[in-house]
Amino acid sequence: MAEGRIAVIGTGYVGLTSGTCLAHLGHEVVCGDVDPDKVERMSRGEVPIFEDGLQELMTEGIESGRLTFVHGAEKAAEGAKYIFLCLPTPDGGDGRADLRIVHQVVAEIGPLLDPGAVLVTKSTVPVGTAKQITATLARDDVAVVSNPEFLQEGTAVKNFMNPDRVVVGSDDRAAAEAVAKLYDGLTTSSGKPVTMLITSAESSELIKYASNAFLAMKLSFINSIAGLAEVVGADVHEIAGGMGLDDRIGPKFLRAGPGWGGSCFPKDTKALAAIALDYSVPFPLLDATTIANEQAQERVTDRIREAAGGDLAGVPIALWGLTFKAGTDDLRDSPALEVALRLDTERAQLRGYDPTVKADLPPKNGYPAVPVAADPYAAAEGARVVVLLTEWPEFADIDIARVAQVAPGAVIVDARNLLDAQQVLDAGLRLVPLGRKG
Ligand SMILES: NC(=O)C1=CN([C@@H]2O[C@H](COP(=O)(O)OP(=O)(O)OC[C@H]3O[C@@H](n4cnc5c(N)ncnc54)[C@H](O)[C@@H]3O)[C@@H](O)[C@H]2O)C=CC1
Ligand SMILES: O=C(O)[C@H]1O[C@H](OP(=O)(O)OP(=O)(O)OC[C@H]2O[C@@H](n3ccc(=O)[nH]c3=O)[C@H](O)[C@@H]2O)[C@H](O)[C@@H](O)[C@@H]1O
Repeated sequence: MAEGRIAVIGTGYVGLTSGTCLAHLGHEVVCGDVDPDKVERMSRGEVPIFEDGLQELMTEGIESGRLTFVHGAEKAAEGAKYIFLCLPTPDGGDGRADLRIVHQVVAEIGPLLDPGAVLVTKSTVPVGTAKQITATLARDDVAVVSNPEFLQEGTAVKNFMNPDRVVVGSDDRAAAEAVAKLYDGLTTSSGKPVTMLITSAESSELIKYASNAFLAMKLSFINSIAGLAEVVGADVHEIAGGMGLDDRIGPKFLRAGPGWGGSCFPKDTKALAAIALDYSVPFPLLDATTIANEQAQERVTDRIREAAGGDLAGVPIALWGLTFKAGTDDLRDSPALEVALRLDTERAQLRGYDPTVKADLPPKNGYPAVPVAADPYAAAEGARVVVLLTEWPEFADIDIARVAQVAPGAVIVDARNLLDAQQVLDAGLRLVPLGRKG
C-alpha cells in the first residue's frame, strides 16, 4: 500500500468513483467537496449519483474507515501525500476549457501541502496545465502529475477497476511512478495486467482530449453514414457490422443515434479545437465532428416533423429517454434534450419519460421545460409521435400493443433502432427507424 493518505478534491462522477475505488484498493482516502449537503449525505453512506456498483464499494469504504468525506478542499488536502483534483472543467463559453475552479483550488491548497506531496490532475485539462499549476504552486517540494480519467458514466466502477490503460504524465519520473503504483493490482476486463503508460505531462494531457475527440469523430462518422443510408436504401446496422469486422476499425462506438452528448464529448471536442486554434494548427476534423453531430440531431428532428405531417405546432410528442445515454441519470448536454429543444422551438407539446428522471424538468441551460410522466405508456398517451431517444433496455421490452391503445395511430421514431419493426407493424403503428428505410 502507498505510504501516505490520498485526498480527492471534487466528488462528482470522477472524484467519487476514484476515491471509492482507491479506498477499495486499500488506500486511505479523504474526499473533499465544496457542497456541504453532498458531503453530509455521502458521510451517511448515500451515493448522490446513479452509478452501478458504487453503493456497495462506498459502504465498504466507509465501514472500513478508509473512506471519509469532508467539506472543502483544504481540509481534505492537509496532510495528504497524493491530492487528486477531480474538479469541473466546463466549456468557458468560447470552446476553451474553463479552468477557474482548478486554479482557485490550487491557490487555496498550495501553501498547505506537505513537502513531498504530489498534486494530480484527474480533471480533463488543456495541454500546458501541469506546467501552469507548477508555476502557480511555486514550490520545488511538490510534484505535479497528469493522470487523466477514461471512465464512462454508468460503468464507472467497472471502468476504474478494469481500465484499458492508466496514463500518468509528469516531468518528475519518480512522482509519476509513485502515482502509477497507486493502481497496483488492477487488471483489464479480460484479466490481463493493465498497461501503465508513463509520458510527459503534455502527452498525457493530450492523450485524454485526443481519445475523447477520436471517439466523438467515430460517432459523427457513423451518424453521417446513417443519413446517407436512409437516402440510398442501405442499412446503417449492416454497414457498421461490416466496418466493425475490420480489426483496424473495430465494432465499438459505431451505434448510430440522435447524436452524441454528455458532459464531456461536446466540451472536450470543442476544447481540443480551441487548443489547435491557439497553437495555429489547422484541425478541420474537430469542427466537422461537432457540425456532423448537430446535423444528426437535426436529422432526427426532421424525421419527427415528417411523422407529424410537416408541422410540429401543437403536436403531442412523447420523448422516451431524456438522459444522454442509458445507464446514467446525467442530463448534461443530452442529445435527447437537444432534440427536445428543437421540437419546443417549433411549439410541439412535449411529455417525457426516463427511468432515472422522477420530476418534471424545469427549463435549464437553454433546454426547455419537459413534463415527465411516471411510465412510458403515460408519456405516450394521446401522442401523435413517440420518439425513442435513449437506449434504456426497458424500451426494447415495451408492450407495443399497449402503446397502440394509449396512442392510436401514433408514429414511433426510433432514434436508437431498438424496436422490432414487425412488432410495431403488428400493433398497427408505424415505425420510423434511423439509418435505414422504415
Ligand atoms: N463525467 C465523466 O464521465 C468524466 C469526467 N471527466 C473529467 O473529470 C472532471 C470532473 O468531471 P465530473 O466528475 O463529471 O464532474 P461533476 O460535476 O460530476 O463533479 C464535480 C464535483 O466538484 C465539486 N466542486 C466544485 N467546485 C469545487 C471546489 N472549489 N472545491 C471542492 N469541490 C468542488 C462539485 O461540487 C462536484 O461534486 C472534468 O474535468 C471532466 O471533464 C473525465 C472522465 C470521465
Ligand atoms: O471524458 C469523459 O467524460 C468520458 O467521456 C465518454 O464517456 P461518457 O460521456 O460516459 O459516455 P459514452 O458512453 O462515451 O457516450 C457518449 C455519447 O455517445 C453516444 N454513443 C456512444 C456509443 C455508440 O455506439 N453510439 C452512441 O450514440 C452515447 O449515447 C452518448 O450520448 C468516454 O467514452 C469516456 O472514455 C470518457 O472518460
